[in-house]
Amino acid sequence: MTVFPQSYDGIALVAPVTIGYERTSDHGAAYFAGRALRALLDRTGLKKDEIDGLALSSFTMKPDTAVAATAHFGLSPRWLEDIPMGGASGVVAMRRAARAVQMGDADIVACISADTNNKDSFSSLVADFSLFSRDAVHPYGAAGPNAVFSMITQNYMREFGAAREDFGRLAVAQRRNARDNPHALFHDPLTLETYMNARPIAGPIHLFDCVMPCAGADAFLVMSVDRAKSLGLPYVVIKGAVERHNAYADDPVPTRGGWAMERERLYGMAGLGPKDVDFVETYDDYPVISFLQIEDLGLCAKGEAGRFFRDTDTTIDGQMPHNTSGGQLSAGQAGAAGGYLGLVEAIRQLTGDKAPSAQIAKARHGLVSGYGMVIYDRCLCTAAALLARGDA
Ligand SMILES: CC(=O)CC(=O)SCCNC(=O)CCNC(=O)[C@H](O)C(C)(C)COP(=O)(O)OP(=O)(O)OC[C@H]1O[C@@H](n2cnc3c(N)ncnc32)[C@H](O)[C@@H]1OP(=O)(O)O
Repeated sequence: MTVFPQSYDGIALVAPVTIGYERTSDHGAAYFAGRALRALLDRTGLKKDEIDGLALSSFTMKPDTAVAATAHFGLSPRWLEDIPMGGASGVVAMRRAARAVQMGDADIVACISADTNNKDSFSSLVADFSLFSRDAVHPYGAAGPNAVFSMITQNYMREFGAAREDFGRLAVAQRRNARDNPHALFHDPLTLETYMNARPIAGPIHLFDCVMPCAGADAFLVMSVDRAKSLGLPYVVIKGAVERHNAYADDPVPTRGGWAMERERLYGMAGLGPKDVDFVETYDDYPVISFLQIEDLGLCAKGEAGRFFRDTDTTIDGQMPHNTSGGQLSAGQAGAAGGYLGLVEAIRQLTGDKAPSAQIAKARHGLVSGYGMVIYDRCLCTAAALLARGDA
């Protein structure tokens, strides 16, 4: 049997922060990132010069990166990362920040994701996802994620016999979860009938299969467990965390991602299995990608996610709560912050931080996964983490 070292001992995640999502904003991304930093300081009582590490993810702060953010915010970090990985950004930032703290490269790392959304930002974001897509794919009309995910969804339905209703059950359950999240942009209940009758967007994808771009920020801090205790902060520990990029590059259309490649390492590192997971937060820009994560991370067999959502109550009070904030499909997609939503929500659930979402009764272990960047038909960045309550 392969033995994986327990790699993230002594590391704490604290202070989950969300800067309320807005459909559109005239403010730039730096405004949202700055508010997130301020909220981290206010929550913890830390001073700005105690933050000596920064990981930043933003699509819409460009041409500025994390480097410029240090000047905007008057930070002078010893450790700095710009993580341009969309939906994988949260777990990747957490993983790398944890390593930096373990190695003594930083004591306290602020992990921040922020984006704005105005009339130009989303179209320029899609145009700039990759030069390859812009030059070789967009001229043929398959421009942007809606077209890419139409193909992935269609292929999944053909391969595994899934129906639109299967995806609908995920969207309906998540909307129920959004009810108690004041930051969510959609609160009205969604019925399967409304889901099925929504306007078509691309192929099998209809309106409620798509995220809605918005502005906002999410953030958290990484520090040592000792420091979290001395500050009196409730914290979460990392039992395992993995990332994998450009996995299964020879698959003609993805039906699996890097989670499948890294699953054994993730659970082996944690000394836990899928049965130990109390709730799961997947990256849900479209339901099909959550299906892949649920399968690849071992919560059900390949091709069985439709049945999983049929047979399992995934609402916050159910057997396996999934995307307990409503996920991006109901909360909104704050650009790169969409890649932090599930992670920040998991920290909230495991620290017993009741605001803003409802609380899962007695959650000890949470599984969080991320996926980011659509280039042609490829899910390029994948990541996952197993987290536990500080006292679990
Ligand atoms: C980043 C990574 O790493 C990987 C990824 O996540 S890739 C995904 C990146 N994100 C996307 O591609 C965004 C996908 N979404 C879209 O393209 C658009 O939301 C859409 C095409 C589905 C709809 O856009 P649109 O037709 O221009 O709608 P719009 O004019 O904005 O709004 C009209 C109505 O539809 C609603 N609406 C818009 N998008 C919606 C959505 N996704 N879900 C539900 N309702 C939506 C609006 O609230 C509005 O309702 P009201 O009239 O009641 O106010």
